Amino acid sequence: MLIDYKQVKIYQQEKLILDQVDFHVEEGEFVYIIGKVGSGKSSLLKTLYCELDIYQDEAEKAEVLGRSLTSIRRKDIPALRKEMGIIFQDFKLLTDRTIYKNLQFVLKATGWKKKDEINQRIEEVLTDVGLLDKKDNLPHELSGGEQQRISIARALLNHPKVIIADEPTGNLDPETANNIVKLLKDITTNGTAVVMSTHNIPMLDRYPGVVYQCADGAMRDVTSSYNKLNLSEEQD
Ligand SMILES: Nc1ncnc2c1ncn2[C@@H]1O[C@H](COP(=O)(O)OP(=O)(O)OP(=O)(O)O)[C@@H](O)[C@H]1O
Repeated sequence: MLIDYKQVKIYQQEKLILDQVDFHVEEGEFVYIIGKVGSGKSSLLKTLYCELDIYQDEAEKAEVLGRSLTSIRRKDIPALRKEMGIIFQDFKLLTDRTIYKNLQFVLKATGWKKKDEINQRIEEVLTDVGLLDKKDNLPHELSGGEQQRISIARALLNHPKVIIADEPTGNLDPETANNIVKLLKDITTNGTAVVMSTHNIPMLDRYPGVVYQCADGAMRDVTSSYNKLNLSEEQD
């Protein structure tokens, strides 16, 4: 199991945001986190990549990629993050350099040294997201949807076991959002899990997955309320 949360309490400052969180993600799963504004979706995602701590005695179990988040040491966090891809609503590309240099920056920062290997990996991920021809452009020369595809390419660089995406389609028009979710769903076919928060409910039927809902200070698996398309396809 890639993510294994059992009876976890998630706090922001002193305030309990989510109680008794049971959350499990297996290889290749496509997982949506839904819920109203302020219901705790981002807080949950932040705990996964250690931007928000889980206190020692506030979880029966909180493991990500085999590491316990209640006891992980600060110095071990970069290694954990290297095994994840993280995608944000506002892309977070470095605006002063080309797409190629954005990706090169991440590879160098994560220990890649050989120029030809760096070059090859950048070409692979840009091909995966269909934007190899944009490698010498600056981020502002790309559309919002293209910038989000680049941030997905960046997340793929180190062959992550899991991709965490916090409202990756929040700033995009419906058709572009659709293409981004399709791309993320396609990524799961090679075994990478994707966990994404979203307000885009129609997407849940179009690209079925596991669905967790944050509401009233708790998170529940509500998959059976969605995936209707999937079920009817199976019945045919
Ligand atoms: N840095 C912070 N310090 C204190 N409280 C915070 C902080 N960040 C978020 N909160 C509070 O935690 C609660 C959950 O916020 P969170 O951002 O996790 O919700 P969300 O479901 O992701 O919302 P949205 O849909 O707007 O992204 C909110 O009440 C929010 O005000």
